[in-house]
Amino acid sequence: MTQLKDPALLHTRCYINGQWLDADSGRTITVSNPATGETIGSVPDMGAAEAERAVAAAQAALPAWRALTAKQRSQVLRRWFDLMMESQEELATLLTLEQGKPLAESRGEIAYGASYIEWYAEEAKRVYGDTIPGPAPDKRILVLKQPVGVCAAITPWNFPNAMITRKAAPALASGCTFVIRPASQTPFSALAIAALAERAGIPAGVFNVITGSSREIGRVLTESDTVKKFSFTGSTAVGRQLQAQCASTIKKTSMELGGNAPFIVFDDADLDAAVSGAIACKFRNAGQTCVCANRIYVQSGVYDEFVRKFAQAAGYLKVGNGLESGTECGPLIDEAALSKVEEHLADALAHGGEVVAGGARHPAGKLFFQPTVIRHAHAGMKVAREETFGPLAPVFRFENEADVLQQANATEYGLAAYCYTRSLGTATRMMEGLVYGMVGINTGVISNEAAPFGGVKQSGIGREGGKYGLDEYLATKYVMLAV
Ligand SMILES: O=CCCC(=O)O
Repeated sequence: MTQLKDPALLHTRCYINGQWLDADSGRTITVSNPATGETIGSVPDMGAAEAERAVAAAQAALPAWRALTAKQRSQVLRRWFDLMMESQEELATLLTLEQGKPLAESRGEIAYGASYIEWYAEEAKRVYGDTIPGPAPDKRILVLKQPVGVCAAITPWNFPNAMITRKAAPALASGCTFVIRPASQTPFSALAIAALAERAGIPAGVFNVITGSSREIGRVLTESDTVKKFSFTGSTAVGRQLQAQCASTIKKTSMELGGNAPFIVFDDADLDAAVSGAIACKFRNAGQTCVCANRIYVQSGVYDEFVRKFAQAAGYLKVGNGLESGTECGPLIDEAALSKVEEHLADALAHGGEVVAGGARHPAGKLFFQPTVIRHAHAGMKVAREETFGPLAPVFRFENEADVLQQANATEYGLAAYCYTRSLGTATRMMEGLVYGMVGINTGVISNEAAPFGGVKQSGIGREGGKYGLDEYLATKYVMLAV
């Protein structure tokens, strides 16, 4: 790990109750760089016992943290944000080493992740309740917003920083304490966030990071009666299982799950803007983003021109190790992710699809795949039904609004959708008709800390970001006051 200027940000132990700890068993998990296959280091392989202790630490820390004034919590969070931005370069390097995304994207993710801490540091001071006219002259109705208590989360490898901060920041801002189990592929970013939390003066037990067995730790975090709120970002299949486990204690949950985003281009769209929007939306993080375009629908009148320009732009993307300057597309996270891309590609070709860019593994390394574009995509292909989560872009043809709306909504997912058109009428009908939690009109980039991120249908429950994200960590109490 010679690349880090601040080696103290590289922690190989978990952070529980303000202490850096090994697993009881002494077992560890090896973490490797997906671009090179080289070992970066190892982290503790903890289980149920350590998870119970992390939850107990969060519970013990709760009364004092909750009792701080909103302004005091806000100041601590603001320090955490400042420290994160001061360490942006180191954190980005660490992120690229363990996750693979290009360094420029990692820098962007650190700023994006930190922006949630900044936003909620400010919002901590605006946890407003209500007063409501009472039903009688001597009655008043008060509505209080109080922290739900101990919160826990499981986060994915595709955004090792931002998926943690956008849960932890609103939790801590509202007066809750927090236990996070990051993905085993990308634990170092989480531990670095903990190191900065410690430096910022976040008290012991308020923010805890535990690495190890997803099954054992996940069971404790979802079934513990002490944990009052559980938040997960990951696949719909795993989210369904965790949601079922949370049912045993009727826990408050947020689930940010899979997507199958349609990206729609109408005949009247600014075609160059649509092409660059589609490139950004499809190929960022090598297509491994829950809001990445999965199905690109282009109207007949511009289909051929769009495909030509889009394929050309995809072909120009520089594939390679994310630490090398100019890299635009890094590796996939593991062999299973690569195999899924190959499976979807083979299925599309078997059903009449035609490769117009890429179409094979990339020589940069074992986990690299060429940015790939297929034309003549149709509803009978796996790419129409399943999230590929890789650099494969199928382009479908459509004739009119009703046709594309029907195709775009024909999925159990409902996370993000995109539409390019110059017509206000079309834009309005699409933003209202797309059954999705988030819609981008004439943009392929929608993520922002001030906005409510989340899905409908089997893409999830709850919202992260903005004022909506704070509510997820608050309990509403109503008081009938007789005076
Ligand atoms: O993959 C999930 C999160 C993506 C984002 O916040 O832009």
